[in-house]
Amino acid sequence: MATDNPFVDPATSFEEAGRGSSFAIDATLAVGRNASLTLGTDSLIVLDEAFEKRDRSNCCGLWPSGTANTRAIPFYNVLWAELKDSELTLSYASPSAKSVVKAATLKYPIEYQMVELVNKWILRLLDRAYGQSQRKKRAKVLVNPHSGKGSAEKWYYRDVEPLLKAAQCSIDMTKTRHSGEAVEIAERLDIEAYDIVASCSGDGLPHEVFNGLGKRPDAKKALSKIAVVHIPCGSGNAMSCNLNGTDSASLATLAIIKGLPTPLDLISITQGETRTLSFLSQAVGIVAESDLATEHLRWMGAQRFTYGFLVRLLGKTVYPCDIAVKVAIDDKNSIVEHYKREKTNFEPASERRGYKYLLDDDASATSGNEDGLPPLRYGTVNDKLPEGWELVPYDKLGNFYCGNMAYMASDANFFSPALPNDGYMDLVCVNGDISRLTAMNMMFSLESGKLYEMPGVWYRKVLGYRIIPKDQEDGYISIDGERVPFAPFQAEVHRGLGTVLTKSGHMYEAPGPV
Ligand SMILES: Nc1ncnc2c1ncn2[C@@H]1O[C@H](COP(=O)(O)OP(=O)(O)OP(=O)(O)O)[C@@H](O)[C@H]1O
Repeated sequence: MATDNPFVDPATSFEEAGRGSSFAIDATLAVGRNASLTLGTDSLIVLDEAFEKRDRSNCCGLWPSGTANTRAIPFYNVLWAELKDSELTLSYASPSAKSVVKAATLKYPIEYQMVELVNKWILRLLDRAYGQSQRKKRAKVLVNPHSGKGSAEKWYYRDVEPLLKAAQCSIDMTKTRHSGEAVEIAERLDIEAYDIVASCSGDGLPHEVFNGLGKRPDAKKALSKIAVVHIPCGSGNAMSCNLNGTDSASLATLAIIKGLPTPLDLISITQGETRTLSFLSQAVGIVAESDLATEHLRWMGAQRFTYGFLVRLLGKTVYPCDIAVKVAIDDKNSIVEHYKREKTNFEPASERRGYKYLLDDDASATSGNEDGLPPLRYGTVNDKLPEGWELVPYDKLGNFYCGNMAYMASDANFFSPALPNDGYMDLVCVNGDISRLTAMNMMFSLESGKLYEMPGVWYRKVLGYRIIPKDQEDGYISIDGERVPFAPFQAEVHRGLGTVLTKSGHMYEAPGPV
């Protein structure tokens, strides 16, 4: 039956349920004299006369409620259900403000002759609530009390822990005491005891977790078994925007509770004698400097980056470098086609790791017996240039920015064609001597994710590169937002080496180029 009310589940209206198709009978549970619970298409529909008396206000209109005595709880928001001591408890994430959810419960007495029916109904509810997502995830939680403006701990107790508990997740929380501690924790982690490592922080802590897992003798297994997830509590929260589609701590927690394991490309960076992993970005030039050289402007909050960017833009600053790139796709139309194909590719996670079809120079494809990190296909920055690579002078370079995710901040969809596990990095190069108007237009295009298509933006999908800064005494290089020495480095990507949780199981949450 058609209904005008957007909050009434279209497939299973109450009247249909009442008319008694066998589906509706199975789907509807009468609980007590004045309440019923119906499994709809997308929602659990609760009809409870007590709602009318309890909360007439409907929580400022945030809760999708059909009428005063019904509530449609999207299955996505259902956290748990259990029958204990003749009482059915439903836990769910209830919206309490525009981008905040809080754990809430509904309780109904159940008569003993209903027990079997209710238990079956609970199984069906949890199937719909979780789908392919693992239930009762075992979480190692890291909280950086110094993240952002120093609120991570407060937000953890207020927004995160109650939801994880309501979803029956097991929690082992550690507050980090110093920089580098998350590396040590991940390196020593009992990977059989946990499913996820969740950082309540900015992007810095997940960077440390990937690197800790990467240092282990069983790095390959650890990186594929443990999902590294992010609960946004810092000043840079790009990871959560891409994977959870939000920079709200509570919404991110819900996304993680319901998240699907997704292989993530990771990038090996060699610089001097070190090899580190990058999961988010590498920047040389205006972006690195706007971020890292404006620490003293922290009081400006997120605006400090824009301010730093504009100052350098107006000065037409250039950052000369020699760069060699191993290109995979170099024209914008083909990049969009590549993205479109991936949108409709639902192959399982197991098919999204390693380079099945790239046999020419791919050592990582043949490294199946190696337990540690995959060998480097292109060697290190100290080796001679790989075959076919050519160092090209970029004397007018303004911005060298390589991304593995789309959003670099909640309002900056820099790399809209980026994909979690296509095995490529997205590389943006822009000259520093472009007109100020062109540069400003590029900046404005970030919000809509259209930067890649702007004239003057050189956008490529690449497998590796070497970059050697020149004619500059000192400067800024950023790896995942952290400063590293101003020295040559080389990068190569490993397809699906890491693991994260996403909502879709294969895409980022940013709107893509199409
Ligand atoms: N207790 C601590 N004291 C000082 N630094 C810490 C502590 N715990 C973690 N760190 C370090 O803080 C750095 C930044 O952390 P985080 O991931 O929270 O990013 P963030 O707050 O967004 O950072 P920023 O504000 O610098 O962008 C990490 O590199 C981490 O090593």
